[in-house]
Amino acid sequence: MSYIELNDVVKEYKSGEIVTRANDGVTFTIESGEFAVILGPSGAGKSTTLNILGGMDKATSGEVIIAEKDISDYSDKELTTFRRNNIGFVFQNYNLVPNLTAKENVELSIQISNSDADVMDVLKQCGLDQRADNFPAQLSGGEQQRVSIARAIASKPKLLLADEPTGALDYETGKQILKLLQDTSRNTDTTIVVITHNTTISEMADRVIKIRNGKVDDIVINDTPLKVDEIKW
Ligand SMILES: Nc1ncnc2c1ncn2[C@@H]1O[C@H](COP(=O)(O)OP(=O)(O)OP(=O)(O)O)[C@@H](O)[C@H]1O
Repeated sequence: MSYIELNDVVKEYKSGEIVTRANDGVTFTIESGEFAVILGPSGAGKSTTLNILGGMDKATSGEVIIAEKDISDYSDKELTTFRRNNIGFVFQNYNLVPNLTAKENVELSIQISNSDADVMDVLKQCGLDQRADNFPAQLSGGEQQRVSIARAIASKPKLLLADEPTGALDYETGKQILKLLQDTSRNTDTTIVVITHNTTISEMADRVIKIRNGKVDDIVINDTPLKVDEIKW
């Protein structure tokens, strides 16, 4: 059995009379330890899929199996526990706690997840050892995103989910962030799923899941994924 299995996942959002089918029968698998990319145009249903995968949103129907457990019928309380024990999130807009320093943001994550990670080790790994005592507002976008990745890594998640992690960053900074994510996937056994609309980024992935109109359009397995340094876009 694969680490992740989505089977015929449907997600409908209702507002008044209007129903939007954001996912219209999404089916794919991801193996443990893979670096996977979900690719597709704006509005295709990528964030919806990632949120369902991370237990942040519930599917209307279908199976969402992670580590042999079907989380699609979990209660809200069970989903909270599931997220805390398994998932690290990286958002496009960082979502750091503004009145905590970089170090404190990462420490908070360590405490909540009961992780045995060493905060300074993690900050160093993310190139932030000189920035430990800075507040988010004192950091560049790339540095804030690195804090957000440090925070996710520090909880030692089995699954790390990133929604357009380079969306708000310039080219070089975006590359550094992708390298950090790719290195994390190579050096730990964390499974990583990244959303992007940048087709070039998919060259660095083990698996590319293409989504269009709420459906899986294509799945490509890359036997020789490129290193970030080898990619230009
Ligand atoms: N909470 C919501 N309520 C109503 N409609 C929603 C909600 N969230 C998403 N949608 C709709 O579902 C569809 C898919 O949205 P989703 O955010 O998953 O796409 P996406 O591929 O991630 O797009 P983008 O790249 O622009 O972020 C869109 O038509 C969107 O308007």
